[in-house]
Amino acid sequence: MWRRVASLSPLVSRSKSRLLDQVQVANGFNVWQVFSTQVLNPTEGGVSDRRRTPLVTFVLGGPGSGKGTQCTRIVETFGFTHLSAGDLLRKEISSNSENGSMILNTIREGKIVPSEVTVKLIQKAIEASENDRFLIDGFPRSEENRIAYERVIGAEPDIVLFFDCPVEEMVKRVLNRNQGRVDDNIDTVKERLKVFTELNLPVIKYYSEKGKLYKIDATGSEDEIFERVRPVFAVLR
Ligand SMILES: Nc1ncnc2c1ncn2[C@@H]1O[C@H](COP(=O)(O)OP(=O)(O)OP(=O)(O)O)[C@@H](O)[C@H]1O
Ligand SMILES: O=c1ccn([C@@H]2O[C@H](COP(=O)(O)O)[C@@H](O)[C@H]2O)c(=O)[nH]1
Ligand SMILES: [Mg+2]
Repeated sequence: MWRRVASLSPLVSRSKSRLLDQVQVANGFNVWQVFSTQVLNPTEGGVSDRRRTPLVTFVLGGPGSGKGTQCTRIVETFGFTHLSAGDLLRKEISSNSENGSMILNTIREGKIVPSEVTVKLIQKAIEASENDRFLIDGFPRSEENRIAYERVIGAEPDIVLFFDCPVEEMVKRVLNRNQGRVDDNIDTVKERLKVFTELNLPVIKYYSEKGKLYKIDATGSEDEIFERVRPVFAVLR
């Protein structure tokens, strides 16, 4: 059951489901507390409406499906902060962190970096930002990633975009990218596609069943694709 952009109901019921999400989280650090300006009024026993919690969109799709390209457009038009999980991991490699060589080897093999490493980087980036709208690009890549994020961050995403692109087009785009990435070669791309099918697709299915998924046809020009993305966010303005 894929949600097409014509139906925008998940956005309308966002704040209600967010409250439920928070109540249902039993343990783990809740990053939303960092942002919350919620004030309990003991005399009235209520919650003031000065509550401000981040709006999170997961941006999913196979290698080369155009996630990063479209995130740039969403940032320009709708003022989100773009957090690419892959970029956060590549930064760890170039800053010579203790996990650097493990991350480099994992990326080179097209496999998935352990959840605790990636979730910590995402959590740090959210906390360091003044913004309250985030695009988390290329994460979660597995059900294990998703569960770790929800445990640590203490909430589900509000929106999930899935860029749906034919395999031949994704391979063509990756091999033409020319940005010096260690994983932009045919062997690693084959492995990434396998990981996408086996581990990413179950996450996409999970959010589809929860009614949070917006499936975007990722073929055509960048402009054409952005016009398919625009209605998802236009109602937020
Ligand atoms: N609609 C499009 N038509 C043709 N090329 C595109 C289109 N969108 C993006 N590209 C190009 O395809 C390549 C891959 O795009 P992009 O980096 O946005 O994909 P991605 O989904 O973020 O990939 P990855 O998961 O590997 O990071 C880039 O060189 C980009 O310029
Ligand atoms: O959550 C994540 C995100 C990325 N990786 C690893 O990085 C590469 C490149 O990711 P891009 O999103 O394509 O930039 C990916 O193939 C994984 O090896 C990860 O492990 N976890
Ligand atoms: Mg990318």
